[in-house]
Amino acid sequence: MPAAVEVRDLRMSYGSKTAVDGLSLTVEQGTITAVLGPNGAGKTTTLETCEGYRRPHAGSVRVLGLDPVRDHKALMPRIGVMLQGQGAWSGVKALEMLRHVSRLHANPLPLDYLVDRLALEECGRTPYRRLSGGQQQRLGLALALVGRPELVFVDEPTAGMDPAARRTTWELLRELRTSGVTVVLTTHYLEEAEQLADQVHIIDRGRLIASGTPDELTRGSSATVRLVIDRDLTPAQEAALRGAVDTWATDNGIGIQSVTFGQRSLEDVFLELTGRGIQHD
Ligand SMILES: Nc1ncnc2c1ncn2[C@@H]1O[C@H](COP(=O)(O)OP(=O)(O)OP(=O)(O)O)[C@@H](O)[C@H]1O
Repeated sequence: MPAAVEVRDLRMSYGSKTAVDGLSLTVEQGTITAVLGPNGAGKTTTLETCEGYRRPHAGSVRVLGLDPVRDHKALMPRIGVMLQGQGAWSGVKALEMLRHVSRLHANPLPLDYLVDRLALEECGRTPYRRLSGGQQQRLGLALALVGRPELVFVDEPTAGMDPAARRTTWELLRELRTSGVTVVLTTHYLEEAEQLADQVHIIDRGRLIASGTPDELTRGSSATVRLVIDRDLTPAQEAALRGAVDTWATDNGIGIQSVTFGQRSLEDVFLELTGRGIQHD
């Protein structure tokens, strides 16, 4: 079984600005893979190259074993794409748009199913430009899924969604994985990656700086007590550390409000690797 996506030494630039700088990554079929990175890291450029909208300046991209530019016609019916800031004709009504796109596919999903799952009934007769950001996102996801793709690229799928819509979207993406669909998503919500992704690729300045499962990335040899130490503690060591901290605090007249022992979060790893926070919308 070929990888769903195989990016090798990809280089992309806009004039003199290098956006992707020798990036290599693999997405296995049937997984949810999250591509994380700060603003301007090159995520969208990479996705757009995988979708065949941009030709690699150097290196190669294979999607479902095909060349996204040369084999565009063969590939497009097999993939679903949810672009950032999707875009639709501003006067078109949500359901008209969905109906129109579904007619372009040989074997579309039943519209009732998508309308129901993504709560699109409420925006059915509203012109696209008047939909809220979250509603536009939900419509964008429906448009990406209506053709029963084998692989979907979703660029910041839940940006602007309220928490309920975000949960529904997560459920839907998990159901897709269960039915064998590969999902590649970018997100600025690290919790989203932690909740959903089988595999995470962190990119920065157009380069891959870490890959692994959320667990692999957050595990490691350190535990956090507001100070990071170089090994896991046994219960006895933990108790001894608590005791030592208590004694030190008492001796110095300092009250401790809480002490936390635990794993690093994906956010900790991200900050450590990139040196900066992810920007929330
Ligand atoms: N059309 C363009 N013309 C010129 N520069 C561009 C263009 N598109 C992107 N860039 C630049 O390329 C770099 C990578 O942009 P890209 O949109 O791929 O990053 P990103 O990781 O998706 O960012 P974000 O998280 O903000 O969406 C950035 O420095 C950006 O300013």
